[in-house]
Amino acid sequence: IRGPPYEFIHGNNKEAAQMLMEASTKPMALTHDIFPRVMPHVYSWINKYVKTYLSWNGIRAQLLITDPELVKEKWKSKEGKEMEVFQEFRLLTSEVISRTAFGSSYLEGEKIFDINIYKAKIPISDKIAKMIHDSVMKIVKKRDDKVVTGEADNFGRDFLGLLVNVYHEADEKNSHSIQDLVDECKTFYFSGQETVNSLLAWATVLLAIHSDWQDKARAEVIEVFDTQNSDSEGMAKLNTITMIINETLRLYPPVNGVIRKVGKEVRLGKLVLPTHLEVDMRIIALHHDPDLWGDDVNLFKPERFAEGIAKATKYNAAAFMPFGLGPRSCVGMSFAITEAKIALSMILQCYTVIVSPTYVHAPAQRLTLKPQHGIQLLFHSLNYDI
Ligand code: HEM
Repeated sequence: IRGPPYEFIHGNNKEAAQMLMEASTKPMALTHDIFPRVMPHVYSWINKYVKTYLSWNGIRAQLLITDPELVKEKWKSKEGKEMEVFQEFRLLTSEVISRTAFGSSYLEGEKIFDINIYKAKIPISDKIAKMIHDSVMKIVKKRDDKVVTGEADNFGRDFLGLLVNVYHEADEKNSHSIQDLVDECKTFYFSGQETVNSLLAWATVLLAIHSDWQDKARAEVIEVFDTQNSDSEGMAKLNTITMIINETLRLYPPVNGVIRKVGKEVRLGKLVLPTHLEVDMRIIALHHDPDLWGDDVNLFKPERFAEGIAKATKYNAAAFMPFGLGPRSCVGMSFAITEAKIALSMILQCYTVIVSPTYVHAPAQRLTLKPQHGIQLLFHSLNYDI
């Protein structure tokens, strides 16, 4: 908890978890300044859209199956050579979110948000802000033009199409500026790309280190899909992969914590928090608390999740919250998990993965949890003709 005079009050994680549960029931008192919902009334639709359409059809149809270039073909040329996977996954996740949410292709040069927000050091410079603004405007205009010329009868069925629609239909009560639209696009892009990038990179290095789990996961993928492309029915059967994803999210939560500002005095747990205080809830601290997880808290043990999250957390919802908690929790959760399952399945079908001797383990909090020196791995083809 921070606030004038910026003292830190240390409590234990159980208290923090309790406060967090309470905080999620008092959204009016706590405000969300990092990612304000600029166009709040679109969120119910986003929820539905992301959770259903995008989570399966969007990614599968638009990306991985139709475009083997992204992983299978592309990585073939790097076989046996050291590969820095954090950067590879950056390209993959940028492409996924660009195509599914914005109908554009990252790799084909429409790099709408092609800035590294970490390098750019928030707050971003005026020049970068203008670049983003101009790129979004360009694709919005393209969609407008198509409707005006009769080439299309709507602004598009993806996330951007929805926003453009809301922007045009807004009445006096719900009016939005083009800047609002750009801001929503930024939120969606960064929360959708950086996070999955982090999850995939940490999951892959953990599989490379723990070859027993890599073998188990591969056996499962081959049993479910053989060497074929994944499908929605099979996705639900990937129990080992799900356990591995959960354990990765526990040890290396891409989003380390959530921050709220106290908008109105509120009681949380034993504390009465005055207005303007900042509450910083460290997800990573909860995920690494031996009181919540046991003495082996720092070990990679996917079997913790063998019987689901509720059992693993002993029914304490705040002990495992990689996607946040309560009304502002992640709208892209199932999108992210589906994307990760597809990508990991494909990798396991094609390659064995081992850690390169040059890899230095150095996770660092840079907005999301990133490897400071990258993740260098070696991929050896399994020689299936996929
Ligand atoms: C492993 C991947 C992901 C992780 C760990 C993650 C984590 C989170 C967390 C912890 C929050 C809550 C932040 C808070 O309470 O302050 C959040 C919110 C959000 N996430 Fe994700 N996220 C992931 C993937 C995605 C994806 C793929 C998308 C979009 C396609 C997305 C879109 C959003 C949005 C729009 C919000 C804000 C929701 C709101 O304002 O109510 N996230 N995410």
